[in-house]
Amino acid sequence: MSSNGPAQKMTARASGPLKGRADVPGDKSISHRSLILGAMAVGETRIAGLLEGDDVLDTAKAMAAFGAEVEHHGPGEWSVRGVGVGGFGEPEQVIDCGNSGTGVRLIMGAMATSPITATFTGDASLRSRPMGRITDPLGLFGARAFGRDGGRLPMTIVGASDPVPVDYVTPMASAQVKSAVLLAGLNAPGQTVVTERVATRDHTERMLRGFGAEVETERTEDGHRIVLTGQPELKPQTITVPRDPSSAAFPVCAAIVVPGSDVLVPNIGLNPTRAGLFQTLQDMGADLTFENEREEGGEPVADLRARYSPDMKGIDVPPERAASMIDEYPILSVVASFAEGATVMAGVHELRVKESDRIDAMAVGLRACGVTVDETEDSFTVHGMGPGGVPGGALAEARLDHRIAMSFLICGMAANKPVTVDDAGPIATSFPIFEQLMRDLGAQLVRSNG
Ligand SMILES: O=C(O)C1=C[C@@H](OP(=O)(O)O)[C@@H](O)[C@H](O)C1
Ligand SMILES: C=C(OP(=O)(O)O)C(=O)O
Repeated sequence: MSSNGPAQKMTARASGPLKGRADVPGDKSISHRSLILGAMAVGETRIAGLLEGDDVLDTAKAMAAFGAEVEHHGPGEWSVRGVGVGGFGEPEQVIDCGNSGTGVRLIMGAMATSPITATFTGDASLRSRPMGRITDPLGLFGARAFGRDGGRLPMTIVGASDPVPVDYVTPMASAQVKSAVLLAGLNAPGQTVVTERVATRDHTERMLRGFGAEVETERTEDGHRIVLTGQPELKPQTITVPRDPSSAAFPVCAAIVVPGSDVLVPNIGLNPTRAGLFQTLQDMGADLTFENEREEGGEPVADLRARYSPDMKGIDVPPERAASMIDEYPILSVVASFAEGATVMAGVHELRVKESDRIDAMAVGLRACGVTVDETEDSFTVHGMGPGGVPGGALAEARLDHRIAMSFLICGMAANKPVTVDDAGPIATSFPIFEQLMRDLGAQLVRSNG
């Protein structure tokens, strides 16, 4: 959605210390799932703290197109009156998921075992991303997919009229693939099994249980096995969405690299399948503390406090941690630029098929900022220049990628010269209040046009 407007150039320059409290928006992964599972339940699900970013708003529209009653009651307050598992109606229009891989892939899963047909599209970024990873397992349920070459959008899915359950091993670490299979399995009779070698974010499993589905998980020799019993009646829920750790990463990392900063980021979801960045920052020597640790709505939550950290050291980030911080590598590579020594990020090939090729986007932009980086197909190494050592002074391409845009703006807040991103528009997909929130902390952000 955001990508259709004119480019919004934005520049970040060094400011005084960043100080105060940063109330980041609701978790994007949990927001999508709240709407989709709400639409598959019987009765009214109430949601508080929904992320009102473009990605999630596109999912809300899609759920209405499949027949759910979706209502907005006030900031973050939504309700969804669901149609039940197998109750989706056929949309009359093409479903436009904008910039959102999660949205399109989970919705394809949710509709693939109903006897309906739907056509999906998205912006230029989403239209370039691979969908075969979803349509391969959906085919095993009996669904058929007709897309562009290479399994790209626009794509039509003809749902299975007589779905069979599936036993599937995910070929890549992907919560989107796992979730698409589980959502499809909801309307297949019997047990659908998904095995993943590396555990990815488990919001779908947790939330399915919350909605009353039978979901068993166990560790096996092959990894992590999830067994879902099909055709449950999902019960509507009252959901409070925790705040997004992937959004919290930006003010946290900004505080770590901007001299004198001290920022509190309250109520952050710290599900262990999402918290890899914070562990990594601590391993590098960041002054990061978790306060008031507690559990809310089945998810661990804490207040994060981040202070300027001039003694950061580069590390080898364990590849097995990749799934738990997959969206955080762009901002980690900025922090790594201000550390002493090399930070090696291995096992990260999935970054090449996100909203942009994130290894290439960060490598090109960081080099333009004067940082030495090396890349292979599957790894990314940043040679840190120490605090105060990053020249900056670059124009970085956002490539329709919110995380790339925010990462380079944070870089500009601590570099010696300002950093400009060619289009900050995509930030609205996941963090629509980023600009105001960072300004309130004291950051200097200037729009050059748009
Ligand atoms: O399931 C989800 O909500 C997500 C899964 C991840 O994608 P992959 O499944 O492609 O790793 C992540 O990058 C994305 O931002 C959100
Ligand atoms: C990869 C991301 O999102 P999606 O796959 O949903 O587009 C992200 O938010 O960093």
